[in-house]
Amino acid sequence: MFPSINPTTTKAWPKLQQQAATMKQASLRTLFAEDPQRFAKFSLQFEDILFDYSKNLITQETLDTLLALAVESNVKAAIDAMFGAEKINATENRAVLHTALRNFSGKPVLLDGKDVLQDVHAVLGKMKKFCENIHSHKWLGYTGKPIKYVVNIGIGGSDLGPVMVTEALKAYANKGITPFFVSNVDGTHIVETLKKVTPEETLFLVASKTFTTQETMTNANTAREWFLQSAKDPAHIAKHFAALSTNEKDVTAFGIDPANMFEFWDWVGGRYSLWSAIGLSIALTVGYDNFEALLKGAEAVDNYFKTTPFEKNIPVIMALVGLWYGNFFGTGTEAILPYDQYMHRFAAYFQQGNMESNGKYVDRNGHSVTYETGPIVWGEPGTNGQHAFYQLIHQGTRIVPADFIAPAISHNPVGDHHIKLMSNFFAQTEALMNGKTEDEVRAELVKSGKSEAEIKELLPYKVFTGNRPTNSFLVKEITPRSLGSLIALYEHKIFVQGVIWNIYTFDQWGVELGKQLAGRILPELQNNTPVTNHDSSTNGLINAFKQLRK
Ligand SMILES: O=P(O)(O)OC[C@H]1O[C@H](O)[C@@H](O)[C@@H](O)[C@@H]1O
Repeated sequence: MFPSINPTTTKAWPKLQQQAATMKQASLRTLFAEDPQRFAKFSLQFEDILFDYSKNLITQETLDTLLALAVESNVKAAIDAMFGAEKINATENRAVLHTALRNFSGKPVLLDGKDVLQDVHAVLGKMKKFCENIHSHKWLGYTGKPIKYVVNIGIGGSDLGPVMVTEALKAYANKGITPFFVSNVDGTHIVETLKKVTPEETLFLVASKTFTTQETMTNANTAREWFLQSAKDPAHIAKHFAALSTNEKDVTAFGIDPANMFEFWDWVGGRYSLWSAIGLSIALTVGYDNFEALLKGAEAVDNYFKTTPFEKNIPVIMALVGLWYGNFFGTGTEAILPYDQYMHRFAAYFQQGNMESNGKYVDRNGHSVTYETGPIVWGEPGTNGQHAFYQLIHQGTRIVPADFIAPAISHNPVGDHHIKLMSNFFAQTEALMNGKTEDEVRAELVKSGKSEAEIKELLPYKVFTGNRPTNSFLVKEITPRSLGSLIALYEHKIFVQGVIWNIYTFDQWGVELGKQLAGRILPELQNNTPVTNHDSSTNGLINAFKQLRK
């Protein structure tokens, strides 16, 4: 295991504190004016992805110190430990090997002396065959009709990845399959979904790593009952239900034929599982070959991440720039803003990816940290976000570092939509950086014919301070490969930050608590007897609920 270092005890940390005090007064406009090479210096290319981080409040000195922090924090050893199958998820005593799921190198990945790639490729082979059978109509529903609908029933990591990717790659969905995703235990989700599909043409994928998650099992049972109302014979379940899970025992107990179980393993974290059997809905929707292209895009990033010097390593730089604001400017939040309608769930996906991974206050020695860890991550696609919350990003009291992501080529090149979209993409990061000075506002107001009195009154509201940092990702086109790469870049960013913060990125005890508590209250809601065993608020709410339902 790589050594545990409290980041505040590194040499770099106090230097960064000092530098931040200076950089808080710096002007991005000036930094650009002073250095015509700034874009060239602070941008990197990975295949078809251009990563521009020049519009950040950093200098070469900041970057060097941040890189020194990464070195002092043993990021290199941590990368080796993760790829080397060490049990770096120590609180669960597990290795972290989502990278093995997209490893086509042919070289073994040994975990406890066993090559995990053999199992990985066996399951991929099974997924491929399954997709071929569904797509070629060799696999038919119980009345002899082909499968037209796939309903993935899962939540969290067993939902968000497939939802995000099937949406992002909708332009590749040409296999005659319409995917649906049911996650919420609110009956509305499954009821409304079942209205859109038919029992004869639907394949349900029960996606759950543990196969014990309340929401998923409840939805799966409801789907099975609904299916049996038409199909009658439980033998037909075999043609319409498959499981994506690590838990064969409970899959079998549910009534799913183990032949229809697509396995993955405890060394795959839920929020890192779209590359595993959890990705079956993706493969069924866009075709197995495109699924494999997605994996290969991520694999390319894995190799790049492992071997590229930190100063040229995009995930490392993403991590350091994020940490710069979180730890030294006190920003506390980050926005992800894709200028691509198909990527509308990308921010939601990395909201889980980031917040469940690094939303932790206990360090690897069991002590409370004395510094900030994971940010609050959120976002919506541009330009919708512009008309909703960008006001706060431009003129609010807090700094929101933001990632802007856009493809150069649209899958829907209708009229001039794409250049209009892109003009917003470029204009926003430029405006966030430059702001608008008093002089500029004054000149504008004079030009529009305003009187001096009016100008005086309006001026303060129209001034923008600028200096609002952004990263831009310009991708040639969102393809399975480039999307796979983009996701892997973000995954490794989260990893690097977790290492520097000295926390366990791959467990999620905070979520587990919620699961237990809901289970405890459920029996109390099954009768009309008032409860008295909670605090007065919880008692009051539960009893009011019972009263309202009488
Ligand atoms: O796949 P499962 O086991 O149903 O878990 C679903 C989700 O449950 C919890 O919210 C967390 O543990 C998530 O990481 C996980 O993705």
